[in-house]
Amino acid sequence: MSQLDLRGLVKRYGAVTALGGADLAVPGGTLTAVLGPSGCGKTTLLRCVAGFERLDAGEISVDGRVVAGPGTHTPPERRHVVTVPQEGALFPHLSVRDNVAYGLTREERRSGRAEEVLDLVGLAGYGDRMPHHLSGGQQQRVAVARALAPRPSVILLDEPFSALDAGLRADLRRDVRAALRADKATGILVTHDQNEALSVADQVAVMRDGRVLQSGPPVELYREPADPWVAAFVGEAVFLPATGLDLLTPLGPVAADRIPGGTGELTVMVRPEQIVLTEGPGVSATVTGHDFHGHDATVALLLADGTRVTARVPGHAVPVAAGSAVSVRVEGACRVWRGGHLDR
Ligand SMILES: Nc1ncnc2c1ncn2[C@@H]1O[C@H](COP(=O)(O)OP(=O)(O)OP(=O)(O)O)[C@@H](O)[C@H]1O
Repeated sequence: MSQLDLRGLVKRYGAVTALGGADLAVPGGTLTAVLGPSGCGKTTLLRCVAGFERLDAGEISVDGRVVAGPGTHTPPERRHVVTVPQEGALFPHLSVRDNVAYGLTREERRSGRAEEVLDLVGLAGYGDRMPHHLSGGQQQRVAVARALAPRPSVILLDEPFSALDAGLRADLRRDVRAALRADKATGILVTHDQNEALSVADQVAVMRDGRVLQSGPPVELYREPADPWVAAFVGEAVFLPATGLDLLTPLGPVAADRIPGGTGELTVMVRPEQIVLTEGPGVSATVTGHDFHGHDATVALLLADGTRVTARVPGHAVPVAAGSAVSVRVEGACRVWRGGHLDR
């Protein structure tokens, strides 16, 4: 049984259907990142789990207990679910320790739980400080410590790193992930950031139009997206037509773990990093430009048949002068669907 089970959640605001039958299961002690375009229902999903919104249909169970469903709506304070908002929302007049200990029983306070969770988020020794003496990143750490302190059944993180700059964000998400893991907490993280979702979560759920299209471990989602839309949403994707059992594409024959049955055109999805510039045998291509990103670079290629594709190569492999003739081939297994790629 999962720690959090969402079944067929429907939530409407007048004529707008914010959730149109969303399903998701979050196993205990794991973090699920919910990813999706603006307006797909991520915040509504969190608000329904927290109990701030009433469902129109569906059922939510926390720890095996139905907290929302037909005839049931457990109020937020009785769900054992806490939310960490985008910006910490700490009490400004309370010290860091008192902020963290706010919801704890006298016994829990005496047991040193506040110090324990401050230590987990990397703020040991900060208990006596006031919130306005902390940086934005430190305030978010306090907010996470405060959420962990009462050992809730589920922690909801609503874009908790979005107000921070990139470097700080990477450090904080790694530390928050470690803190949740050390405390065996169960969480949902809403994010717009594909890299964040793939790097931090045990499971990624991709939402679109109020439904969860696919959920699974990050590697599975990236390598085996359910459909071309998910493929393009969780990373960059090159779609190519393919023919025959050897999956002949404009980039040459490619490998696949599975070719769907049936008839009709085949579409292959290749990740740009699978397209390798080689001195060995391959398909002839002309470099038309590149974008250098430091650790890697994207190289725009024009193939002999007029197809344009983008390869991702290590940063040390560029510059490759525009106009250069190169050979390319595809490495690793590709994803294949039935249907023409141009109608995607
Ligand atoms: N209180 C409300 N009243 C009316 N419509 C709402 C309300 N809250 C959300 N919506 C609508 O429901 C849909 C889903 O909104 P939601 O905020 O859950 O999306 P989101 O995925 O969190 O978006 P974002 O990534 O932009 O925060 C949107 O069309 C939104 O306009």
